[in-house]
Amino acid sequence: MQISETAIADVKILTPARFGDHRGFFSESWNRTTLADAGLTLPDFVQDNHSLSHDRGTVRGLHFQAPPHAQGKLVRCGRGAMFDVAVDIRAGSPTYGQWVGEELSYKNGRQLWIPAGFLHGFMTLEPDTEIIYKCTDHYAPECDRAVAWDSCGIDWPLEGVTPILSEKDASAPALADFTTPYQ
Ligand SMILES: Cc1cn([C@H]2C[C@H](O)[C@@H](COP(=O)(O)OP(=O)(O)O[C@H]3O[C@H](C)C(=O)[C@H](O)[C@H]3O)O2)c(=O)[nH]c1=O
Repeated sequence: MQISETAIADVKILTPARFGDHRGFFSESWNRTTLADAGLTLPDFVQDNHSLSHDRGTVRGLHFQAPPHAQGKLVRCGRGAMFDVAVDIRAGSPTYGQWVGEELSYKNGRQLWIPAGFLHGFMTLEPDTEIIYKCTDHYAPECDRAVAWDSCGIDWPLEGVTPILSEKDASAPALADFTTPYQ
């Protein structure tokens, strides 16, 4: 298990080992003890999510759950490739409003650990991209929130792509018009 830093101290890149042979590969995509031995102890996970996005340029986000159901997320890509983004919205954080983005793909096997207190979103880089992620709290619709994907200065890899958004995401408020619930 390789753990790498990002520009935001609490957001980490995790790359589990892959054991390849003539059939393909095997990898332990999540092992609490391996991670702790590598120096990173995460909260307990209570829910796994999995979504498929058909088209390249699909943007899901930027989302978070407000307290008391804030979610930390451990994100990976099961098929295809995506540009995964976290934005710090923790009140008083020295990196408030800053973002980090990483390419997560089936090929690179990378995962992104995003603690509670961050916006999360991604843009798909290939058709039929599947995201799989572990959450530290259950889905709570009453706490589900969205911030406009293009309001945080994120350098999305658009390359001539018109983003595909849900209605919720297309009408989300800008970060500048938003008061963080993470006090
Ligand atoms: C998040 C969630 C959704 N749902 C239901 C609610 C809707 O009927 C349907 C689609 O939900 P939504 O449009 O919010 O799905 P995404 O746009 O992929 O939202 C997710 O996208 C970003 C990237 C995230 O990090 C969040 O986990 C989540 O907000 O699934 C559930 O039943 N359970 C859940 O945990």
